[in-house]
Amino acid sequence: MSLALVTMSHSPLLGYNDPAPEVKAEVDNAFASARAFVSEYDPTLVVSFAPDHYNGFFYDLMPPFCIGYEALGVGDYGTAEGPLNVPTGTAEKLAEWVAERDLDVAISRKMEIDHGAIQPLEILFGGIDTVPTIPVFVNGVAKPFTRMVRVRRLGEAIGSFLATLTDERVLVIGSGGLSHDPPVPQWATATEPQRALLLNGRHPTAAARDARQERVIQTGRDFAAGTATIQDLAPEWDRALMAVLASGDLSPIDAMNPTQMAHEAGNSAHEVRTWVAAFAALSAAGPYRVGYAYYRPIREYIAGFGVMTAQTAR
Ligand SMILES: O=C(O)CCc1cccc(O)c1O
Ligand SMILES: [Fe+2]
Repeated sequence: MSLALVTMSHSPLLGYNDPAPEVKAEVDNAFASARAFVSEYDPTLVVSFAPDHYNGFFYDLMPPFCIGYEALGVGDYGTAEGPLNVPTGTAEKLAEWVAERDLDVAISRKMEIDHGAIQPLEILFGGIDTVPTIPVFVNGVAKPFTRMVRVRRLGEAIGSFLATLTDERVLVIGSGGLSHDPPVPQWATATEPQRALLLNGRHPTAAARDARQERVIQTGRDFAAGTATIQDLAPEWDRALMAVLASGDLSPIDAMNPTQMAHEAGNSAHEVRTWVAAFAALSAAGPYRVGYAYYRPIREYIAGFGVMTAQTAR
């Protein structure tokens, strides 16, 4: 059984804050390369590991991981709104398989998902319901964070299930990262209105959504101009992580420490958990080989921006 993988940074600022034309062309080329890889592989099932940015998951009930049995895009930053095409029966079997492997995972029969999960689907498939997709939420912004070994084990358990689906061509996606520290409020330092949003900010008014998004867009502009106060990107950290993921030996991931990750690469660097889960899933089907890799720190997007493709080695 073979699996394929695409991991990619996302940024809500794509299309809002464009970098210099040659950088934009590079990113477009990276997306085109990932798209070509996916279209050649022609997946029949996608498992998408993605974080959320307080659009679908809130502090009224914040799981570290959640498998979606049904899902809806919320439509933030102009991304698609409405239902995904989730194969519910397969998602249920996946959650049972994971539970039997001694891992604790939440499930949702109505998962609401934001640009973190939607953007790769739109970039790779041109829509959110073209290929059956099981969304797996991996918390990448809300403390507390599990140890990284749990992320690896979850990915491996999911991959071992996917490897049993011999009639499917499964693509795993990891969305987010790499190093970045966007202005997502932290509970400890949030104002009262921010805390209300973090606690239960579902279905904001259009005006509230616009105000929040405008703040992120403006921070991206300031960051590119050198006047933002957010933590800088960490290209060495990003490249080192990509090298570990490409090596096929994920064991060094277990030693990554959540506090240190945020300190070195920014609070939202925890989104790399989606990459780790995706690579761990791929590894469960046997040795793999990375085909394509792109990286550049892009301040306009507030992201150490990476794209990788990989596939079970033959
Ligand atoms: O809070 C938000 O609305 C999005 C923040 C954000 C900005 C740039 C890259 C990201 O990955 C990200 O999560
Ligand atoms: Fe993000």
